[in-house]
Amino acid sequence: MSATPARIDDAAVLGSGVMGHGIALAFALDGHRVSLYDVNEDLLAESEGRIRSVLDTLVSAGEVDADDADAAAARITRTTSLSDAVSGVDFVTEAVVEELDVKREVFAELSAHAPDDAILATNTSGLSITAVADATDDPERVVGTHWFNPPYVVPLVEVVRGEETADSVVETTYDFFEAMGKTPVHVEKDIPGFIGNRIQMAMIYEAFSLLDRGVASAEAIDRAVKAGFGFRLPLLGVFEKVDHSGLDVEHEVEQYLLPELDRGTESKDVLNEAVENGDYGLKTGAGVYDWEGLDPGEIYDQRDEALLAILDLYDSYDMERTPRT
Ligand SMILES: NC(=O)c1ccc[n+]([C@@H]2O[C@H](COP(=O)([O-])OP(=O)(O)OC[C@H]3O[C@@H](n4cnc5c(N)ncnc54)[C@H](O)[C@@H]3O)[C@@H](O)[C@H]2O)c1
Repeated sequence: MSATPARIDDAAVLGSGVMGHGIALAFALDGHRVSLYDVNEDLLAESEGRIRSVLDTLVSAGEVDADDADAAAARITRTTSLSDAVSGVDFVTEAVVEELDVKREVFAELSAHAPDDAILATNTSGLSITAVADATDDPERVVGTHWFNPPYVVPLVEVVRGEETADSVVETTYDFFEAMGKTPVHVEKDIPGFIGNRIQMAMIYEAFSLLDRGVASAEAIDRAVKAGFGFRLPLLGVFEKVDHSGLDVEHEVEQYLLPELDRGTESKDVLNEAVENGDYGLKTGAGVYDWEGLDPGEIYDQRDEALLAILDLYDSYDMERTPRT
């Protein structure tokens, strides 16, 4: 494998959708020049307005001052040429659609055009990093970097080691995110869904199961999550929580509750039917809830404003106070 870059200056982001434009913004806010690439010229152009709107929210929340916001916007250039996008960059993040064949095609092209020492990261939600890396000539420099939406706010980035990823690539990537003020975590095994999406999926599936069985309304289920165990999650995570409540209690509850949980391997009717009807959620005006007539852009901005207030609390919280295992 070629050397890992000594430092990461310039970055490219492939795909300018929900995650791509947000990741590009996170890099630009950290002072990096970013070239943003998409095959769809209209979506690429639209990303400019979306980034401006996010920057306005960051400025009005006092997170970024107006000059820095303008400077960050100016660091992002846009192109529909992959070879132009990756020319001279140190770090590439792929955020195109979640289809293995498309990602492999993009990585095969990257292999031909990216500088030999550039780190090639995929923001897949849970596809195999190893399978994506195999499409390149140099799988050692491919790493998973799984961000959470909105990426310029949510601290976590999972740094996922593929079977052939070089140690230096994992370390440089982890250090890059840490220096950027994100909260990286190592995922040592390339398993579908990594950490975050496996745990989150267990929750989402059980919630759809409860909804499907008429146990409670969607509103009641969301209320129970937000006001109950979800309220504690940023503070305690999972294992601190069980240590607080007692492993004896956890063990007792598991004996009668585990057999009751929904272990299905197929999506629930309520989800299947919504998808068949084209009700994809906020972006189509209907999903589990009715969003008709509401402006998604405004709702995303309101969400970001509230998440930024949570971020301030999170940043003031000492993560290292947790006893070590
Ligand atoms: N949405 C989330 O909350 C989230 C969170 C974490 C990870 N992810 C992952 O991030 C990736 C992107 O997701 P998204 O939600 O931003 O999707 P999206 O549909 O909003 O954006 C995908 C973009 O990729 C572009 N694209 C498609 N094929 C391309 C190609 N061959 N070359 C260049 N661009 C191409 C599309 O034009 C579109 O702009 C996926 O792998 C997804 O699983 C999504």
